[in-house]
Amino acid sequence: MFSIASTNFSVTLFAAAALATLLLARVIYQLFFSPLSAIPGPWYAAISDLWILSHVIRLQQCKTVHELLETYGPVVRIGPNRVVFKDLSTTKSVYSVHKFDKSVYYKSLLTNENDHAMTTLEHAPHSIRRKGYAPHYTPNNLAQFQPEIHDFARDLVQTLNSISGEKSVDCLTLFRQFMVDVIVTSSYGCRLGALKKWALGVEDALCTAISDFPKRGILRSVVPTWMWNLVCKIPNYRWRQMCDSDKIMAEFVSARVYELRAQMNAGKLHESEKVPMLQRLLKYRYSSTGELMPDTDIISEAMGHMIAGSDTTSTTLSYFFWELSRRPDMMMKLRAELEEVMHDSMSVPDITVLQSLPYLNAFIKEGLRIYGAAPSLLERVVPSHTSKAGDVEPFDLMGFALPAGTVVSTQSWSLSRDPSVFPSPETFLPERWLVEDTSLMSAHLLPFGFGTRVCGGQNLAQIMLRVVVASIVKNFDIEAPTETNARSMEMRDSFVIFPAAMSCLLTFVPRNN
Ligand code: HEM
Repeated sequence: MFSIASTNFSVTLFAAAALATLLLARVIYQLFFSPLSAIPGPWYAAISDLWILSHVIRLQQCKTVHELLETYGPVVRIGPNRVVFKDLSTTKSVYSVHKFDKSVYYKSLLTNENDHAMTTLEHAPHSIRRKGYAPHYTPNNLAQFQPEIHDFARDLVQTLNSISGEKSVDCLTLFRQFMVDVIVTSSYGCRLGALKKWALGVEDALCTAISDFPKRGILRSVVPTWMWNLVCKIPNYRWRQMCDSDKIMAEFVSARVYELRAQMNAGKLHESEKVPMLQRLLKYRYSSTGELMPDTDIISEAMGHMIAGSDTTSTTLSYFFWELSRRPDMMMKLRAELEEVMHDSMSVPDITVLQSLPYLNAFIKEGLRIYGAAPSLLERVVPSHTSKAGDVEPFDLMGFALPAGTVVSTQSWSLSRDPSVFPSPETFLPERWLVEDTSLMSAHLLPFGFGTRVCGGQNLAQIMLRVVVASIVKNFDIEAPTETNARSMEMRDSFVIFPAAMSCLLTFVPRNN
């Protein structure tokens, strides 16, 4: 009896010792023998991904990485296989010249269990996809949708007028509804009426699904499939709605695809200058196969754009107005400029006029510098490269040799807070953009990413930021209730940023009151 117990004890002890030796060997390898061991960074980050993961879970990755770059210099190892950098020419090299593929992180953003442009990791298939949707977002094409965009801006002002400054509204929700209306109209050629529903207190299932989708994505990526299928059965309405957010969006988009296809087949769609994105995709042929883009790809692509375009723009707008609620000086300067071009407060000038206003442009740039909605690490993977002599060569990243498979990235959060480029980087100062030569600052301002994977909808975002700022500033004074303060608005990040309180309550008081 005694000897069996003692044998069990010895086996356990041996297993524990073997495990400890293995772990120790791994730690020693990561610290001293890994090809990345020469790269500066905290030792605890080099031995395991758990440390950086803990900051991801705390929704503080951007700030943590920023502090590391400030402490250790422009290249830092943040995990056994992860390296971050802050350097413009390396940014060009990784994202534009060498066009590294994306890391698997992006797969957590799949829609309808399928790829869209943002989640297509490899360069070649991505480029085929991008060609399908890119013509939709050219400035000339977007200009066709200005009448609708101006209608929505009028709806926004009227909705806020009807509240008459009597209660505060959550800007994240307000601007999401607004952006979903804009994207649905320009992508599918129909009107959703999400903003009007919000004004009436009626929930819009599509908007709720768009807002739920990122939370679903995070959960889906950490929970194994069998457990996910189980937890989705929990009989709670709100929970089920979150679990089904992908399905709800897919059903909405599929219905539009089938409607439009039926109209096309019946010869009811006439050639016109204004073509919704979906109509383009339905006619698009993949250059690799010559085949029409399959419905599943069209559906996931269009879903991807709704997700990529709505919460990003609404978060940045919310932070803009929070900033304006504290800065009457900026409010006055914006108004003075708008008075010259916007004689009727319900009528937004043409985008070319808004784009010519120096202070408005400076405000938008400064706003994107501090409150760009996706300032996080944009992960790419070092490809394997063989020299002419047939040797496998590492990638030279600022003097460090990185083997194939290393995950490298930079973040616009840090580039746009470089004190040598932006003195007092945490100060919101539109005037910094009103100097003659802004080229160095502009090169460091990358809120939409860089290179071949740069934001596909950035032109639309730039239009919407100007249209909404002009409409609101012209018509309202903005006040922050006590619950909206520096603490509640502190930025958290999970690829995109959001306020710590998960809401941004502001009061819009009509100016004629
Ligand atoms: C302030 C608003 C916005 C910000 C800050 C923003 C930021 C970004 C960033 C940083 C990326 C690059 C991600 C990467 O390299 O991994 C991206 C990609 C993308 N964004 Fe935006 N975005 C905004 C608005 C929009 C809008 C309005 C749309 C369209 C309705 C849109 C559609 C897309 C698409 C389709 C991609 C994937 C591009 C591709 O890989 O081909 N975004 N966005």
